[in-house]
Amino acid sequence: MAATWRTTICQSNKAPTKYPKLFFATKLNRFSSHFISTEDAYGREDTTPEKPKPSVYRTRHRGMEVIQDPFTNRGAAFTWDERERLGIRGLVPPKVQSFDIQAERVLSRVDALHDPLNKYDFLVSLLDRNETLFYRVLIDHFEKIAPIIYTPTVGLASQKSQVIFRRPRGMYFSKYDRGCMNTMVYNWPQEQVDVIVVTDGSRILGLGDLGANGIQIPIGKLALYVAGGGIDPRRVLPVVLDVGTNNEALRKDPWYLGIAEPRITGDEYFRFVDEFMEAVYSRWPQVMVQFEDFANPVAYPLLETYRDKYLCFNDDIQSTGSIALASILASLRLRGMTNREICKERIVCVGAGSAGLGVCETIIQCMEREGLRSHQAYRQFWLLDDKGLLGRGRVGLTPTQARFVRDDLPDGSSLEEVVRTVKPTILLGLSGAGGAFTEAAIREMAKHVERPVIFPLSNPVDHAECTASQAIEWTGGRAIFASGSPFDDVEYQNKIYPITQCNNVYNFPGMGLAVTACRITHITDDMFLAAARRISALSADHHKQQLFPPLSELRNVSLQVATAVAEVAYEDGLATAEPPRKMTLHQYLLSRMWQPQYAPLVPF
Ligand SMILES: O=C([O-])CC(=O)C(=O)O
Ligand SMILES: [Mg+2]
Repeated sequence: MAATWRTTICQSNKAPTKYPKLFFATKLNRFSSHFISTEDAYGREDTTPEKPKPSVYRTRHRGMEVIQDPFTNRGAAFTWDERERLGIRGLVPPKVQSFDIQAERVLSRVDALHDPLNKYDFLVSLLDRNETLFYRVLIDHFEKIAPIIYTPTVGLASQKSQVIFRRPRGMYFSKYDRGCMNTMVYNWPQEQVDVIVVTDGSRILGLGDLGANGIQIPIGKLALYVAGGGIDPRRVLPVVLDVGTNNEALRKDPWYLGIAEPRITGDEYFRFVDEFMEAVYSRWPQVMVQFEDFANPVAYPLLETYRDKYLCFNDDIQSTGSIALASILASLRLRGMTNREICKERIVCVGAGSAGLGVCETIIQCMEREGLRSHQAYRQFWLLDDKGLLGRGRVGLTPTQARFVRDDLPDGSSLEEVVRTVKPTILLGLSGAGGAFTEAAIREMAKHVERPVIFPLSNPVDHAECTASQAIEWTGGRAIFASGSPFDDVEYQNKIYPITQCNNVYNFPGMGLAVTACRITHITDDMFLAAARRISALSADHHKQQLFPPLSELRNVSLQVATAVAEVAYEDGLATAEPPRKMTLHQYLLSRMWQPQYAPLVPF
């Protein structure tokens, strides 16, 4: 077929816009039967729930524009049809390379690079050139690629953002943009945005204040929304709110790309965020906003201010809480216990910032559902920050922290002292303080429980409270272990211990899928609880010795999470889209997942 009409064009020797009428009509007719034109300002397909999946991709671009747009570019894989009709004959190498070979080539380049930052740089530049190929490789080789574009390498990329900068991605709102945000949002080229991930850079992973460099985190998270949750890559927007930085080294760095001034605080800060939220929702009333890596003093107030007003959630508080709960529920199964027995766990948590509090509050919600009164549930927790146990007499606590204050041990007690007295069954690390789980503390814990549950959840790897091999070794191989960043499997006394990653990536992509596909209007704690229960059940079914399925199964896990979330949303009257009658919810969500495929690219 291709050969025949290639000849036709060669003979006609005309620019694509002047194709012979007959030919043009024939080609378009071939597509028009299953194509509904719902293009955005760029002539790109819109895929709202009620529309069939696009079987072609239409573009207004011609010639070099097609190659320069990462959504339409296919590198050496443009078919002859596309080369002729879009005016790119001669602009790409003559051989039509297959998608498979392209992916193989990308992977071999990644393997040939040794420095993680170089791998990151290579992959982000691929994302800038050819989104479809980038996502194909990410999805097919998730366990290899995710640690490069996500934790741990994204942490390094954030620290070095000013050094590796090539071209902007996402939007920056700085303190000098106050009063202009309502118009600025229209500078973003996409008509539709489904998901925004926003940070103010104040607590990037466990690395502290990285100011505007924090943009790398929303970029990484949104890549996982696409890869894991099947969110359309044209409809995601990474954002950094640059309100200054208190990181002096960055402020002094002449290459730093953000505002080199101290952060604005207090009312001034909250008014700034307010202007941003209003601007975003005035342009995209249905967008979901994920707050990411905001320092604790502002993370909770922002969530409380906006959770009922807008479609939003805080990833570090709510998704990390949900996935940590899922790990605990899965660990109960591994220990031969039921979900109800979560109420008996004695939980020591090192870290009392947004992630630590979010995790503990989520576990408390679950304990309440399983029958404990609120005050009884709080009694099962001992929280420590950099000053030790949160005990009576401690000053300067936020209202959420104050709920966890203990009076059975002195304020400031060390981890070892707490472990000796409390004999915890679960040890959580959300402190960002690498090595905070000392050998003495873990050995002490292992004296009192058969299967100590040890979850150092801080990111990136250097900031984990202990390593996988330490936990396995110090407990004589009895630990049930999961970490926030990936660790290699551990060999101990001739046995291999597979290591589970307990990261919120199991959670947020599925949330995004449910929200966008079912047009959910508000995100509730019950949705995160349902997600946790579903994830923990998956692990028991398929991977008896591991807490969760491997990350290579993320798309399926996300689909399960989305189904669990959507079920709650429909039950609670918070979902407004009606899936087609002939489909189950699961089938509908699956049908809504974007796939990295080269659908035929045709001109308008
Ligand atoms: O980004 C991650 O790997 C998980 C996360 O939200 C954090 O550590 O802040
Ligand atoms: Mg985070």
